[in-house]
Amino acid sequence: MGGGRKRGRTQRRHFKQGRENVWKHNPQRPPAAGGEGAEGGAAEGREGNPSWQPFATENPAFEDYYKAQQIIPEGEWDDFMNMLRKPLPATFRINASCQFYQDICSQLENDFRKSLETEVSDEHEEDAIRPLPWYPGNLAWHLNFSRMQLRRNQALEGFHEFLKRENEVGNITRQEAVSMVPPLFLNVQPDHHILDMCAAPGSKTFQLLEMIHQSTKPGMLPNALVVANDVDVQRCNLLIHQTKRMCTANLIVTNHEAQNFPGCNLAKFSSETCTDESKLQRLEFDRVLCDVPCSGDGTVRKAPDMWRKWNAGMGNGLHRLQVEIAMRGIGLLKVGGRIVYSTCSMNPVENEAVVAEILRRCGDSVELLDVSNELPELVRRPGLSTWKVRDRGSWFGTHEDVPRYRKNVISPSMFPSGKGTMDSHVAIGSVEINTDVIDADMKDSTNMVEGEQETKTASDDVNNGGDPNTEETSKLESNEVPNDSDKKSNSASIRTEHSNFPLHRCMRIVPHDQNSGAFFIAVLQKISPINENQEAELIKGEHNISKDRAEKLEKGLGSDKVPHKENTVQQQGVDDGNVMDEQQNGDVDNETSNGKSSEEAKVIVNEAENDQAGPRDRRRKPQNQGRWRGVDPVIFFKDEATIRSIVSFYGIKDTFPLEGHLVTRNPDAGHVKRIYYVSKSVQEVLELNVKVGERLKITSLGLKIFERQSSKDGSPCTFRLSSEGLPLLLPYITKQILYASAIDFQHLLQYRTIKFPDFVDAKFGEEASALLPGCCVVVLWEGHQNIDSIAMDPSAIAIVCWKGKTNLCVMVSPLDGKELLERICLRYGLKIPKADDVKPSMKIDGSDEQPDLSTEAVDPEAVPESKASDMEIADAKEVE
Ligand SMILES: C[S@@+](CC[C@H](N)C(=O)[O-])C[C@H]1O[C@@H](n2cnc3c(N)ncnc32)[C@H](O)[C@@H]1O
Repeated sequence: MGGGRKRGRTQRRHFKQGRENVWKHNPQRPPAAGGEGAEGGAAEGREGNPSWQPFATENPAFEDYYKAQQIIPEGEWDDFMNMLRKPLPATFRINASCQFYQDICSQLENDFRKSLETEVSDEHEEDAIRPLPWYPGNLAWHLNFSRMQLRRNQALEGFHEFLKRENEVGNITRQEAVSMVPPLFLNVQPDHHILDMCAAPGSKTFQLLEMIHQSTKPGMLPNALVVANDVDVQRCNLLIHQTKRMCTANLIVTNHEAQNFPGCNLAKFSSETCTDESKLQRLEFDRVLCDVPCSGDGTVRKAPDMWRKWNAGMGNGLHRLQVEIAMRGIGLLKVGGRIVYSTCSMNPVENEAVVAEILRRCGDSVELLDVSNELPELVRRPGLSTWKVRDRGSWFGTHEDVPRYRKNVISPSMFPSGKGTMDSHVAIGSVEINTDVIDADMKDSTNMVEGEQETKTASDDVNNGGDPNTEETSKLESNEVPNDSDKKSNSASIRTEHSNFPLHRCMRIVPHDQNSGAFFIAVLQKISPINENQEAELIKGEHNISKDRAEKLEKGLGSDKVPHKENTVQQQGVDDGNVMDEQQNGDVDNETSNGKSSEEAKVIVNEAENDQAGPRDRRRKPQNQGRWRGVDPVIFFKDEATIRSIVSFYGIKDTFPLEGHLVTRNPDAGHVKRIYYVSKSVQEVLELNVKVGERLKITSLGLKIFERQSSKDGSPCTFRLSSEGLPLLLPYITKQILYASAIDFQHLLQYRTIKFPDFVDAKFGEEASALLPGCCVVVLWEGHQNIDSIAMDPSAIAIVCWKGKTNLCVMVSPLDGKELLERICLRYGLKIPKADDVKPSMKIDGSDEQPDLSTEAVDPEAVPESKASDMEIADAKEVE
């Protein structure tokens, strides 16, 4: 029963951009002859529209680069390339915390698995759909159809509809198989604080939420917290849309540069600052997911445009940012905690080189874990220990060989030994993607390949096997010292280094091992605090803060506790206290001084409540609205009178904790429109955030639980229940609640408004008419022994309704209603009504008489926004 929203323009734009990446119209080229060829996805494009030309699934520079890097043994090269040219099979995951989890599992096993058998076209595959063997609990499924086949094949239409609908309501998530791997290696527990540093569009965030909610009983909240961050405001909105499908009060969405993610630390147990030591003093995490921005060439099966775009500079240009993000993640990680670094790139400069640099910077404080005994059924290959760097058409095996004028661009950390790292810090000061590198290589990728064919590659076994621990750092693989012209062209003749870090513990997932995309994953554990010298290094490198602070740390003067008042916003009624000056003050400066912040801060958040305020209201808003311009502040909702009226109207048991758990985004208490529920873990972070001067830029949080409802019916309560929050509140509601038979429940969903005498069960109609006017809950009792315990049953089905003068009206979005209708019909063996029979305002006797809307007087503003029902957002969400 996740919530839903109308798709915004932003989401449509993202979707269109996504589509751009699939097929392009090429008016210059005549339609290709023939039917479906071996080009897989490329050939599929011809089925529907012959004027749509497939991308050429080749790029000599790509092959040249990865052959030289020996990411795949020579004997497997053809298999590897052939697989890259095939379309990616679709995959999805069942949300084990959704109430229809069992129903969906059985539908897949007993219905679709058999009915789709005949549609399998791949001679190597027996099953039409099958669970991914490595995903725990058979929750993830692989289809032997590509996304294109799903869209085009008539026989698959029903199944495709099923996938779209279940994805939209949050019962399943369509996600690339390899993208599901990183969260599994986090070993998440229900009480963990987790940071997802680069989270949009949110498939892994959703997976993390599934993990923390999976074993939670109805009405209970896990103690966990997920902070999902992304620098891109528009992608943040996709993330918000995605996670709205989950009933969770444990999520905070933030909008920061991950490498500058603010620290929220109060002076450590200072009695002046905080008397209650049980309160959260420091925002740090048990788990960090660092799924960094990358060149993305592992997604080429899904995004064929990559063939055309790819160049070696893409990876080089991202390396530094990736290191900075990972280092910030380690800074925010608790001692003993795990961080997973991942990319969907195959490039060692973005993968092993980044991991090696982390290990180099952190010394004994961080360990690269051997996770070979975790998920044993997942086929993976060891990380590389040797690689080289390509820049402007030349190969370099060591930083020493890089021409002087390129030394600041091609940093030592890109090489296996990392030698010369100290020099690079001068250049690292501010983190930027070096477009110069990318541009240069764009030219290279088109100009240099033919003239510089590399005919020979070094031996295969160096990269993928061997025990790197036995190797010396910067051991040279070739004794030949090339002259300048050799160096430029021949990858085999250059000196290459070998890392002595155990990089074989990193995991490479390659497409031809299990018919997937490519992915890179490294699991690291923080063994001890990063020492002060390392921290100083880190700060110098990452945050560009004042030199004297870094020097102070280097000299071992410890943490600087001088508060930077100019960077903290004094909150009315909040004792800002003695805020520990962390590097985040530097971050805050960055955010506000680099010209980015004002743009960044223009967050258009779906939850933003200023939509309800007219010009007069806006003027009334207090000056101090929060730390971040354009983002509504998070305000604890403390209006006692309103809370009392809600509690009394719905008979909410006093075991349901409300105090400190209700927040709004509207500082004007008299005009609050939506109230959100937050878990204790979120509540604590919010309190801490206020104390440190609102360093977190929070774009979304919590679970919408109550919404303002004006009505002419004279309801004593001005707030109705939100469908999103109902599963959480249901076990605690004692008034305004009705229990319906399957047939009456079905009719309610089918006709949406039913007059009291028209219910099949007359007693139900009478009970409905006896309720107080206003919002109520209807629970399906069929299939349950004892009415009193239904609400505690995870499979209980309930909907929010409105009791008017003459009838009961459903307040569930049409899409949720349709989905629910089909689910109950399947569960209770009822006939699924045809689409034409599901008319929102038809009487059950079949006449088209409209319900008396004037008597209902439901505030149109309060009717739930309908969920998007077409394909656009479902596809957009599939983005890795
Ligand atoms: C590989 S995608 C993340 C995919 C996501 N983890 C998921 O599973 O849906 C990388 C994300 O990093 C974001 N990003 C790029 N630079 C960033 C930065 N400096 N800080 C935070 N996020 C960044 C991009 O906007 C993009 O959404």
